Amino acid sequence: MKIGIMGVAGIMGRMIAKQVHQTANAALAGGTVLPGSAEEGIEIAKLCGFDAESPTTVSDAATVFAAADVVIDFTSPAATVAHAGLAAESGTAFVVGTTGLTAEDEARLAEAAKSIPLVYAPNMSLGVNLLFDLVKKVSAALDESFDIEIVEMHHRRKVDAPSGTALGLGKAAAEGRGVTLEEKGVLSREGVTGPREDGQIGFATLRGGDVVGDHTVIFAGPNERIELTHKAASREIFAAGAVKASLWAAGRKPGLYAMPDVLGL
Ligand SMILES: NC(=O)C1=CN([C@@H]2O[C@H](COP(=O)(O)OP(=O)(O)OC[C@H]3O[C@@H](n4cnc5c(N)ncnc54)[C@H](OP(=O)(O)O)[C@@H]3O)[C@@H](O)[C@H]2O)C=CC1
Ligand SMILES: O=C(O)C1=N[C@H](C(=O)O)C[C@H](O)C1
Repeated sequence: MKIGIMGVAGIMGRMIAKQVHQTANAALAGGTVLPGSAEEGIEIAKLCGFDAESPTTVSDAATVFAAADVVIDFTSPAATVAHAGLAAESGTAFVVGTTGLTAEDEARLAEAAKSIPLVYAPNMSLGVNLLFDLVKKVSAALDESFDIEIVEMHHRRKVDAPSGTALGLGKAAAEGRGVTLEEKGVLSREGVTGPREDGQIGFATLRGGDVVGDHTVIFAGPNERIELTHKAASREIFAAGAVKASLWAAGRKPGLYAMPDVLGL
């Protein structure tokens, strides 16, 4: 399986390239960096710190799509949307881990997924995908006397908030209650907010240091509290999930898929 990587010089891009190298039946088809980047024209193995023959990085994404059976993208929302168009044009399976996409961006992915298999997941780890299901179940079992709050912490470089995973947990909690996050979500609070309204799903975002990714969903009720937590200890869980998703997606019929499809959850 020939796998291309958009944004191969990024933190996740490098880990994914290493993971592809370590995966049986997978080979690197190519990897992109931004035009004019200092990392352009460098051998991917050298860039990512492993020893193997590998293609050099390019800034022309179309050449990577042409060479790949499947392309993985952990870049930025604008780049991911543009790459989804290239994936559809070239008929290449596409795996998206980028977070911070707007509803309009997501509609563009759904459009591309009419002609290609496209896996879109804010978190590629097994643990978080199990957590989505647990949160939905707990939320369905409890009534509005339990206030739902979602707390996440990430490294100081992270550019979007709340995290894609936190928003996914919020959606799961809302689904469990038969409401939508658009109706009930409170993404941040400051000032004189007044008392908490029944049924809200609140979020709190922490940023600092090198935290890989911590998420807790709190169900705070009268005289008791349930807290469901996932802590990522290494980005390897995301890279492994992304490669698993790409092997699963290549050759599949067109459609918009999520990690539970890949993991059979
Ligand atoms: N779904 C999941 O499981 C996970 C998702 N993520 C998400 O993945 C994304 C990336 O995270 P991370 O690796 O930490 O961030 P980085 O900033 O380290 O990596 C992003 C890379 O993409 C590059 N890039 C941006 N636009 C383009 C483009 N058009 N062509 C080629 N390269 C491009 C950036 O280049 P430059 O630096 O030059 O701008 C950078 O090297 C984020 O949205 C993050 O939230 C992260 C971990 C897990
Ligand atoms: O930017 C990150 O690092 C991460 N982003 C994802 C998100 O926004 O949920 C997943 C993971 O928590 C790491």
